Amino acid sequence: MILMDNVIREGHPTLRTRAKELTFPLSPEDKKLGQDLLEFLINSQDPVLSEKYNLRSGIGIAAPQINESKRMFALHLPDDNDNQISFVAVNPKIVSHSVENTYLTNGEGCLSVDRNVAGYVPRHARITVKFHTLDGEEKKMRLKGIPAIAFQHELDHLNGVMFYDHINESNPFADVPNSQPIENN
Ligand SMILES: O=C(O)C[C@@H](Cc1ccccc1)[C@H](O)SCc1ccccc1
Ligand code: NI
Repeated sequence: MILMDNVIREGHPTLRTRAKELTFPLSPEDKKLGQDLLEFLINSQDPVLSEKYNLRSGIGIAAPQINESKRMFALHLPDDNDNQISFVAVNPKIVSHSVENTYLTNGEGCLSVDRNVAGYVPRHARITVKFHTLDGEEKKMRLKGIPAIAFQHELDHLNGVMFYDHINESNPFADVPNSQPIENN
């Protein structure tokens, strides 16, 4: 199982590297990698297991965060209608996005960043995405709200981008044009 000791922190070069596309069929090792990423999120959101293994709660995690520079990440969170979003995305792409933006009013965090970095992180409000499942099946879906933000945060990790790269340096809380903010605690 993945533990916090397996999560690399900012300054590690893999976090600034473009991850490599995967080819299908996936090797048993890469299938297990995807399953381990999703298992980490489920464990991190479990009060007993997160306490027992000292896991920081996450709704997303990307393979580069455990030093596997491959285009794969997992998401595990409820959507705006409380339906569970839970999948491993391989070779994910944003195929289209809204003109409108969004951002979390309390900013973003990251399992690979052990400090608070304040400021609004502008994201597309709605995205249409494509990815392959671990079994090679192509999926296409539309996301909005926190799932859309999480997808963009994880896709950034596959491109060597950190959330704070998007924060306005001169004014971290500058108005985000054309945006509907999302309150987060
Ligand atoms: O480091 C990661 O990639 C996991 C991030 C993902 C994330 C950050 C900000 C906004 C959306 C996703 C976090 O650890 S997940 C923690 C979290 C939980 C609820 C809402 C926002 C962030
Ligand atoms: Ni992150």
